[in-house]
Amino acid sequence: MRLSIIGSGYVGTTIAACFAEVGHEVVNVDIDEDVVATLNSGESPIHEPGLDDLIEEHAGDRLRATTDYEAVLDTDATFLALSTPSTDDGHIDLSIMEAAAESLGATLAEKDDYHLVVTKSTVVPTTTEEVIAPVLEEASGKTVGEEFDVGMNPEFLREGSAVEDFLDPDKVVLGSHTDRAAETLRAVFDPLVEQASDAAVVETGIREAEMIKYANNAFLAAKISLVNDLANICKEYGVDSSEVLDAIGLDSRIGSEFLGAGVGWGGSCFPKDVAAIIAAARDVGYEPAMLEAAVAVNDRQPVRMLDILRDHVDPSGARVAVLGLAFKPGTDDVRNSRAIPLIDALLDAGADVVGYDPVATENFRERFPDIDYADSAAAALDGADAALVVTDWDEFAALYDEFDAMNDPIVVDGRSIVTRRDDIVYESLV
Ligand SMILES: NC(=O)c1ccc[n+]([C@@H]2O[C@H](COP(=O)([O-])OP(=O)(O)OC[C@H]3O[C@@H](n4cnc5c(N)ncnc54)[C@H](O)[C@@H]3O)[C@@H](O)[C@H]2O)c1
Ligand SMILES: O=c1ccn([C@@H]2O[C@H](COP(=O)(O)OP(=O)(O)O[C@H]3O[C@H](CO)[C@@H](O)[C@H](O)[C@H]3O)[C@@H](O)[C@H]2O)c(=O)[nH]1
Repeated sequence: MRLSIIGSGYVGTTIAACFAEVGHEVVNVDIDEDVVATLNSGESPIHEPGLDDLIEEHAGDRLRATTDYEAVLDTDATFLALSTPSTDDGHIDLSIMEAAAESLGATLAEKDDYHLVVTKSTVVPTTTEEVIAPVLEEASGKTVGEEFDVGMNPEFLREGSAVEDFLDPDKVVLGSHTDRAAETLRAVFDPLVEQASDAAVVETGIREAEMIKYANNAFLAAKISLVNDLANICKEYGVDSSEVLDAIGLDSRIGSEFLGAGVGWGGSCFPKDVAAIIAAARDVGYEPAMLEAAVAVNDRQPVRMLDILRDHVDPSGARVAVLGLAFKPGTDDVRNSRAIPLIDALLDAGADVVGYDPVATENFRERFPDIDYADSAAAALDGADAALVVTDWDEFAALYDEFDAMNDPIVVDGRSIVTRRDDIVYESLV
């Protein structure tokens, strides 16, 4: 099939390359000329394992990029993979989606045959039908359900394993309201599902598809917060939380994944999506107490980490190495990284901060241009008074002798990853 993907960020680029990999002809439309040029030169605009290889293989053949929406006219279906950030009060900000839908609608006015527009972005229930569809109708002069359809296909890939997650998903959720839209969506995903190891296909309504995405993310974020609550209790009682969590994970009703206790969840999705569904719930008069608690626990974890640091050293004037700036290992994405509240608090306390990350330094520098950055973990630790481990990059697990270059080593480990040494002050957050 011929597919157009509007937005070529973390999701748009990944799904475009993967759709090309399973045999579709794909065009990415993005307003960012640099992103388009990078893709057309056969390179990935983002750091994501396996993505470079796919783009190198398919660019110029089944995959191309453009800033021109007209490219949509030669395709059968369009996926909207645009950012849906938060407003200051946590509500979903749909302005980017609406602007793209308007450009798309204006282009679809020129299309003679049927088209399907699929929301791939994470949007609160009713957005596709009540916000996106009317914008498309107004701009195209066409009617949804007649000349074109809308659908919703939430994305569950994780950064750092995006290609693998997309090509081999647990489930594919297809939200639609007409037989024609359902058939088109099936035709898009059939080749992917056929090559995946065991992907369930869930066919559902549009607002159900929208809500499944929030329920998925809210559940996972709340699971981590519950784990952090329990691990904090363990720490207070001198109980080894990893043994407790490993044991509860053996109960198949609980499961062993997403039991990683520590400094909490960050990233481009969990914080904004939990905030958006809380705000959406309040809009209809419902107070989601569990989700509010999940956020409260998450906000407290970096504060607890600094309290532990203060038990050993006064941050004022101390040189503090922050190991890990990406929100999780395997990505250069720093959106809502736990390093951000930690470094803000360290700077407020008068600390001299040096950051290190294997791949995310340049992105982090845009947010914190004035702290020091080191080229390696060893260089960050050299002469530091304390170290905070924020991201669970594998290379931090291998650190050992490097701590000897610190002044009286104090290590506070937010991800319980560093090999514990008895001859230095080592504190795990949980
Ligand atoms: N990042 C993830 O891991 C992930 C996973 C699942 C779902 N999601 C959801 O997918 C959506 C996209 O997230 P992302 O992380 O890929 O966003 P992103 O910010 O990385 O990418 C968005 C892209 O859209 C482009 N863009 C902006 N306005 C445009 C316009 N009018 N026309 C064309 N292009 C335009 C930007 O230049 C950018 O390249 C969000 O709703 C997010 O919640 C993200
Ligand atoms: O046991 C765990 C697992 C994760 N995290 C943290 O949780 C955050 C999110 O991690 P992860 O879910 O692995 O990465 P994301 O790329 O943010 O993926 C989430 O958000 C995406 C965007 O919506 C969804 O598509 C994915 O299914 C969902 O896992 C990170 O800060 C992790 O450090 C923990 O603290 N403990």
